[in-house]
Amino acid sequence: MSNPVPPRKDPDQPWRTEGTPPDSTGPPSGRRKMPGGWIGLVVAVLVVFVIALLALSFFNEGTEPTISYTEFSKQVDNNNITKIYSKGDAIQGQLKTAQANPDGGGKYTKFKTQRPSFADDKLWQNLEKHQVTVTASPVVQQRSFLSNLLISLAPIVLLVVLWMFFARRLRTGLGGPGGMLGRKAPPKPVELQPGAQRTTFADVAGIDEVEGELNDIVDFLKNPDEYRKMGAKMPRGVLLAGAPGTGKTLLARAVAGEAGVPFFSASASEFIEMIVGVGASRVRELFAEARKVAPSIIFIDEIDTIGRSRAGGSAMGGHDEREQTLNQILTEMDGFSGFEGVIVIAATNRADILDPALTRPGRFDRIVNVAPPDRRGREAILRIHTREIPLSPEVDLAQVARTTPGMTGADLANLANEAALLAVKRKQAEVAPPDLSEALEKVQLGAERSLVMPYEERRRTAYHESGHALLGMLQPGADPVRKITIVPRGRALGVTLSTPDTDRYSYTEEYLRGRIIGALGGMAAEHVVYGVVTTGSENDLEQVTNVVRGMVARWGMSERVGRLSALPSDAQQAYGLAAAPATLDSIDHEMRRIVDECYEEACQKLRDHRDQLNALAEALLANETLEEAQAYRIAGVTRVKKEEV
Ligand SMILES: Nc1ncnc2c1ncn2[C@@H]1O[C@H](COP(=O)(O)OP(=O)(O)OP(=O)(O)O)[C@@H](O)[C@H]1O
Ligand SMILES: [Zn+2]
Repeated sequence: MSNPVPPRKDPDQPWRTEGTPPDSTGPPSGRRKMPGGWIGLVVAVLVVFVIALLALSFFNEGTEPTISYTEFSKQVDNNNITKIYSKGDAIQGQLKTAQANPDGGGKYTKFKTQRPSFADDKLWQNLEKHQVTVTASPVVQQRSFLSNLLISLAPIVLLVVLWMFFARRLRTGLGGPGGMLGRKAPPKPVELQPGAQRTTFADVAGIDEVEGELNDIVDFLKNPDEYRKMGAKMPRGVLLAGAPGTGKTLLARAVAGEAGVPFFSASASEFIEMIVGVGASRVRELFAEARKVAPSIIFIDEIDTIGRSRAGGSAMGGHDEREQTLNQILTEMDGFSGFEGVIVIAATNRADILDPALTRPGRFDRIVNVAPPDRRGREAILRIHTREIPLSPEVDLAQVARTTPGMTGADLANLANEAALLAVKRKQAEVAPPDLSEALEKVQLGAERSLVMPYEERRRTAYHESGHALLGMLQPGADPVRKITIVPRGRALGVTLSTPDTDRYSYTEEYLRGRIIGALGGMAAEHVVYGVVTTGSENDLEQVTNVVRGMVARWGMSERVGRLSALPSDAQQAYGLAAAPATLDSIDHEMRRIVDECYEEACQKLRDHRDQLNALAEALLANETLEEAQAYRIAGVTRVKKEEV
């Protein structure tokens, strides 16, 4: 489930700069697919249309004029009628000789008329007397009833078809089950983890403090009676907050596994179905199931999709549906007496935007932060995920842990798996260090792409990456450059990877400026060497913008904007806090000033060290990839290593 390390946006993450391929500047891909349902809709409309036309044609009784019944009787008496056709009291007929239409409009031979129901003339005898051919068909009313029915049904049919069509589209649009309306998703699976495959705390590493916090919940679930006797109430809900891949789902599973209780799992986004009421009823079902087998655990992933602060508004789902679902969860939790033994564990990576109603006492009143692991934690996680993988004796997991700051449990699990895949591909009996370093490369930089690039383009990429790398090396206190490559990877034409020697927890202003300078290094190199810039710096500029926005508007690093959290966070916005226009102007001004200064400095440094820049670019063109030591040697920069704590 884990994803390769996403492009780093957050300054807490390892730093990597990359060129962007030309295709990324085009219009956004991934357009919504045209649903095949449109064809169905068009067909349905056509069918209804044809039915209506047919029904109407039943009534279409030709273009002959309608004459009065008096006029008709007169023509019968005049012996001027050849034949008539009757349908109940409606009569169509033909004259022997044309007559002037008494109602005007020229002469007529064909006509129609209506026999009044109260007429008690001797029409039939009269017609017989004048030898008129009479044809009759069953009473008109029967037919007109049918056609009437069809016609009156048509709009209803049309509405039903439209309704079904839209309901279906909305469902599939949300990634819900694309079934017909009204079909409920199957109830959430009850996971009675069988003893052998139970997830326990032994499967979780690197987050011991979190395990500690969850321990008393395990204890409660194991012996609810003891707690009951003491009248002690347990927390009803625990909120696990942390970045994606830090092991929140794993932890919830492990709590259930340790306590040996059933585990119900649902993702909050599955509740939201656009059709108001469905989410709430699913929540009801889920809680009812869990109560039946209590003590048990309900795990709700991505709680922020329904638990966003109500004031903040949402991009997902109908507002009503979201709110109803959330209310239902809160109602169910309020309904707990505290002795029922159902504990709700929710997970989010946006704890900051949650509705305060969720975190009120008696609800998710215990918030546990799950942080990415430190060096020792990473080593322990690697051990867990290589339990089943034969490792060659040369593999040093401590060393791997040292080179992976910022990586989460999911990243590390992915790394171990990639290394094992490589070893299999190479028909080795064990995973060796080169497999691990190659897997790391793939996880950190993205998979290699086989693009054949023209020489000029490669040369430009070499200068771009060398610009990043050289400035990274020259900047005092910057994260060391680990690898430079001009092999296209993922979306990038080339990558320069920098990671810190040890875990970093906070950043100085100087360090952040260094980062901006390094990130602008690619563009600056193109500017200095070629005099023009390309589209290859899109991603770099994105990172620069993120860092500088933080400096100015979040971390109080600009005198002019001051020590304000000037750009409100989502949570602050929910309370109606927004920056004044004048503040926004200052923020904009300061962001530009800092970036301009950094760009100037980047260009100047590259001009001053042009020989080193050339040397790096040449080496990259020749070798495609440079490792840390090689790169520092070629650039002639001495690497100062930070001491491990
Ligand atoms: N602390 C850890 N110890 C061992 N393995 C871990 C740890 N953290 C993550 N993993 C591995 O990563 C996988 C994914 O983690 P998990 O799904 O629990 O993350 P998550 O925080 O729930 O992510 P998301 O927010 O994306 O749902 C786990 O199945 C496990 O293999
Ligand atoms: Zn770049």
